[in-house]
Amino acid sequence: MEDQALAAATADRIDGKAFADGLVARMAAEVAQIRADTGLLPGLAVVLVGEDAASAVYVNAKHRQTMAVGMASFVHRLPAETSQADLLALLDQLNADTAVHGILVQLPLPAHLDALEVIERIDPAKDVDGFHAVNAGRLATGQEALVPCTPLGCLMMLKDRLGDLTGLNAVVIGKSNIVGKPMSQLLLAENCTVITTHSKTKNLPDLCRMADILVVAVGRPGLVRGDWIRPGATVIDVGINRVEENGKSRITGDVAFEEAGHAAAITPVPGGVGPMTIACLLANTLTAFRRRHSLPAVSLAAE
Ligand SMILES: Nc1nc(=O)c2c([nH]1)NC[C@@H]1CN(c3ccc(C(=O)N[C@@H](CCC(=O)O)C(=O)O)cc3)C=[N+]21
Repeated sequence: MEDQALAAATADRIDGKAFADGLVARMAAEVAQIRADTGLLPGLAVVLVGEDAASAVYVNAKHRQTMAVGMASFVHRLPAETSQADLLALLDQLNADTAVHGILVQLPLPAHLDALEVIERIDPAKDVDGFHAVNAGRLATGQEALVPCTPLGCLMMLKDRLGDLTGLNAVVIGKSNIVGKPMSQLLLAENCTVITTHSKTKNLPDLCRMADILVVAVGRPGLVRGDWIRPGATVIDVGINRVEENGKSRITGDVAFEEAGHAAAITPVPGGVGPMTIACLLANTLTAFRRRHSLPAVSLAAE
């Protein structure tokens, strides 16, 4: 009986695509205003090493959207056999380039390259991925930072949906430097009670059932089942998994979406977190630009 009641319920769908489109429109207006007022142009440099097909698609999407908001886009495509020294030299050049306000090195890098050393070479003020240890440390200590794009987008959707997050129980599945750890830091800064979980966590379903906010960033299709989700919870699915079904390829998240009807709201995949990630990359580039030119901060929250 209870199962049937749960199955009959439907969760609100958090439309990340529409949210991202709104953000992009507000940023385009701000960029136009900046150009009119100062003659300056925020610029984003994206570095892609090698021929990975998925990475090429993402980099093209970033380039297109950067242009669409009226910012300058500098894409550097380097051969797979690029040396560490050559990549670091390019970063030094971009760090020094006053037309470049944001730098992103597309990950993963080819195996012969040292990604950590590469990330640490980026000027923290231009580190629009927020991966540099200086930005991670600033986030963790409550200082002005550049915040990783995916968790930033997740937080925007959560605050838009829930308002003040104070006192809510948040469970994050995943402890990567890119999503899980910064997500937990952001939720802690919003006064959530945060449980950060991972592949070695005991009783994961029980912990998830405590969550008012459940953020899933693992990369395993359908990992989170319906009975892991507390009725009324808000679920953010960060997973982007390509699965083959009946000879066709499709993208699916880490949450068994069709079992989550009793959640209050859930982000779909595709159309949830992914589009917000790219919008936040542009938002971080604008933030880096404003800080560089001592312009006041602008809230990007929807009106
Ligand atoms: N230095 C670095 N920074 C990144 O931010 C970064 C990276 N490396 N490497 C790869 C991942 C992946 N990533 C995505 C961005 C947008 C979508 C996105 O917009 N997805 C859409 C469409 C999905 C599709 O159809 O392919 C959606 O979820 O609706 C997905 C994935 C950024 N990444």
